[in-house]
Formats: sequence, C-alpha cells, structure tokens
Amino acid sequence: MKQHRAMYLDISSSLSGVVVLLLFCYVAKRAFTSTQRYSSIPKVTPRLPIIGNAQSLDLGRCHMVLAEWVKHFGPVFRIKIFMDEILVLNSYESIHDALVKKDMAFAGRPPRFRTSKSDRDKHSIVWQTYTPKLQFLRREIIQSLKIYGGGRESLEQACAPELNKMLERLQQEATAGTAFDPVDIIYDAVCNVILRLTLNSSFEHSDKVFQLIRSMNHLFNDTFGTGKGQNIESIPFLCELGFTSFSKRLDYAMKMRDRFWDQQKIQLEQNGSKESAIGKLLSLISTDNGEKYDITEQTAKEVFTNLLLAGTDTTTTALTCLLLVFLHYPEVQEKMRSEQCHSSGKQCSTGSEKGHMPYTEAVLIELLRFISHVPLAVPHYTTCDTSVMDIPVPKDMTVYVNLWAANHDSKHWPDPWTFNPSRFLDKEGNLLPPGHPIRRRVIAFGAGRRVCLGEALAKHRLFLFASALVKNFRFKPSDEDASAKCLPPVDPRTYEMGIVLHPQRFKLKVESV
Ligand code: HEM
Repeated sequence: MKQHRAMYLDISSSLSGVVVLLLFCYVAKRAFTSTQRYSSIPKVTPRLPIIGNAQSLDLGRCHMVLAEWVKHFGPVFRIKIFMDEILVLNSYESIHDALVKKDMAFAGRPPRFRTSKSDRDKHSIVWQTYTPKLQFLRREIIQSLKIYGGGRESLEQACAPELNKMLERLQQEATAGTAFDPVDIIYDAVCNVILRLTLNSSFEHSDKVFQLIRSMNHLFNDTFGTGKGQNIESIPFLCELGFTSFSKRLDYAMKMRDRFWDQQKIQLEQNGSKESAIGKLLSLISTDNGEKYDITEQTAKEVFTNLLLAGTDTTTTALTCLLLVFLHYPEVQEKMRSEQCHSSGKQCSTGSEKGHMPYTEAVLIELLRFISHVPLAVPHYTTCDTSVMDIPVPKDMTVYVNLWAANHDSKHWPDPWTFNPSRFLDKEGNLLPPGHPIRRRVIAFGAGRRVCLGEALAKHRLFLFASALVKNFRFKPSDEDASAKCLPPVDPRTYEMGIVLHPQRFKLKVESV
C-alpha cells in the first residue's frame, strides 16, 4: 500500500513538473515570437511580467496616459496589456498614414470577449471586422438614412418637431426661473430624432420609454464603453467563470436591449414601415442580398443598437459641452446669437444658411476638437502585414487610434486646452475652407474605411440644435455656481469615460431672448 502511494506521489509530482515545464516553454515561446513579431515598433517601458503596462494605464483616462507617453516614446508605440500587444497611434500624421493611406490594412476590428459573447461581432456595424457583410451594411444604412446628397431636408424635417419639444421644455424652465440639469431635455430630443430615422417612431418626452433607453445607455456605457469596462478584455476568463459582477451587468444590458427591441419590433410590424432604416433592413431578410450577406433579425437588432447608442450619446454630450462652454465663455454665445439672428431672425436656421454663419461653424468645429469625446475611436485591427510611418506592423494586431492626442497636439494646436474658434477663421472672419490643413487636422470622427457612419448627420444636426438653442435662450450659471465661482470645469481632461467622454452633471439657468 505504502509502495503504491509513493509511486502515485512520484508520478503526480513528475506530471506537475512536466506541466510547469510545458507552461514555461509556452510562455517563453510566446514572449520570443512576440518580441520578433513586434520588434520594430517602439515599446513603452518599463513592463511588468505578465501584466505588461496594465498597471500604469488608468482605463478611465487611458487616452490621457497614452498622450503623456508620446513625450518619452514618440507618436507611434506599442503597449502590452496582459497577453495583448497593442499598437497606439497618437499623431495626425500616423493616423492619416494608417487609416487613409493604408485604409484596407487598418480596417479590421479585434476579436473581443464582450462582443463575441452575444454574436455582436457577426451582426453589428461597430464591432464587426472588415467583411463584405460590413461593407454592405454600411452602404445600406448610409443610403437609407439619406445622410449624403439630398438628405439635409429630410433630416431637418425629422428634427423640427423634436426641436420644438425641446424649446417648449426649456421655456418651462425659463418661466420657473430655477436652476436645472439640461442633459435629459437634450437627450430626449436627440434620441427621438434617431428613433424617427431608424424606426419611424417618436415618443412624448414624458413617456417612460426614455427612462428605459437612458438606463440601457448607462449599462452599455458601463459594460461596452472604452472606459473601465475594458478590464474584462484582459481577464475574460474571470468573467466567463462568473466571478465578477461585470458578467451579470453584461447579461443584464443585453436582456434590457432585447426587451426594448421586442417592443419596438411589434410597433414596426404594426406600422408596416419600410421607410425607416431598420424597417428597410428587416425587409431585406428574405431577399437574395439578405441571404448572401446573412441578414437576420439579429442583424437588424444590432444595427439598431449601434445607431441608437452611437447617434444619441455622442450628440447629447457635444451639445451639453456646448452649454458648458457658453457658461465659461459668455462672449462665445453672444457672438453666435448675433450671427444667427442677423442671418435668419427668430426662425430655426436651416442647413442652407450654414454658409452665412462662419462663427457658428467655427465654434462647432472647435467644440469637436476641444472635447474629442470619442478619444480612442473604436479599436482597429490589422487585416494584413503592413506599416505605419515606415514602421513594419504585423497582421492581426490591435490598434488604438488616439484622436484625443492628435486633436490636442501642441505641435499643430497652439494652446490646445483653450477653447478658441478663431483657429478656424481667417483675418476677415471667414471660415477656412474644408481642404485647409488646419481644418483637415481635426479628426473627431476617425477616418478611412471605418470613419463614423453618422458624421454628416451628426454635424448637420449639431448645427440645427445649437442654432435653435442660442437663438431662443441665454444660458447662465446657477446662482450658487456664480456666487461661489465654482462652475464645473469645461476642460475635457476632467471628464469621465464611458462609450464617450462626458463632463460632470451640472445645473444652469435659462432666460428667453
Ligand atoms: C458628435 C457626434 C459623433 C462623433 C464625435 C462620432 C465619432 C465616432 C468615432 C470616432 C467613431 C469610430 C471611428 C473609427 O473606428 O475609427 C465612430 C463610429 C461610428 N459612428 Fe459615430 N460619432 C458621432 C455621431 C454619430 C451618429 C449621429 C451616428 C449614427 C446615426 C453614428 C454612428 C456611428 C457608427 C455606426 C460607427 C461605427 C462605424 C464602423 O465601425 O464602421 N455616430 N463615430
């Protein structure tokens, strides 16, 4: 018996020895291959064993830490987070070289735990890598949102009732005369525009549906955003084992989205609406193209989620930041108002008047540069062996595109942390033409094959909303903030990260003009 036990112990200790040896060989081989594959790309040091640079990256402000590292490692470098080697592009030149000149090579999306779990990477636009299906979906959505060409009028029609509802609610606040938080008022109006474009439906602002959408938005921010939610990409097995509450939140976010989708689908079927972007997508399911590109209800649901979240949070945050800018720089809102009223009186401005409002346009361009509220874009992935700024880059490498660093690079932007619309005006006060190097260097929407699909829509809607706000109201700090001189900061370095970067909530007062 004793002999058996000894033999058993002997075998098991030899086996553990072999396992440890194999593990060591695997890690050593990976480290060696990785050193070879990525050796030409400068790396951020020091790196700790196993976790690499993870300990120095505060994920809530990752874009800022990466921008700081440019001083030591140059604009193109690689970082390691656990097993992942990630290429980081931090300058306009490197981003343009990769996303525009080598567009196909940098058009992929990395495989991710969070998006593969629910097949989001097979059906959505945002998370799918560069496939024929993705290209088809992008074309279809751009076409049916009519964002290019003759799309201005249809967007103005979709915005008009929502602008009126928003102005009514602001008027109530003006009459009440008390300080209030403007985010929900803006959110509901912006969200309704997206619901009109995607589902051909809209809701009263008092409808409980907005609470559901906001909570869903909040959960997706928390779980799919590029902020702290990223942790899980480095240690997905913990989530898989259900050790973290993150796993539960992820499941809950998806369930909430499914519940919302089921309600909207019934509505869509009842309206029989093929006018809307998502109605059109659903009608493709049983067509040749639908079969060729595997368009299913899941596809429609994912694309709807993309448009709803990408199209609401981004613009709401931009408009909220604009109000904060107005509180900090009252002269900006006065100048904008005088230009707006001079051009089209009290009526809502239209896109055709844009050309006569250089100052308003300059404010909105500066806003997008200054806040850079999608600071790391969406991670890209190399689809073949390629290079950036003559540095060889291997296939299948995750790429972070640091738009934040490029938009605040002091080499191109004097006083990058000062809000200064005059950067985009010539001496006579005319807007610099779109091809001018200064305007081209603002990259708030990414570039190339994966450029924001809603860029044109977003810019035009921002103009319509900003014009309506400033024409009808004057925005002022709350009495408490004014007397204590403690306005929430406008500096985007103080903002918090989710799907987009957003300022702390704040209150303000409005008066009719
Ligand atoms: C101020 C407003 C907005 C900003 C700053 C913004 C910015 C961005 C950025 C930086 C990306 C990532 C690009 C990349 O991966 O390189 C993106 C992607 C995307 N955006 Fe926007 N966006 C805005 C509004 C919108 C709107 C209104 C919509 C839709 C109605 C939209 C839909 C999308 C979609 C679908 C993608 C994914 C594209 C793809 O992966 O191929 N965005 N956006």
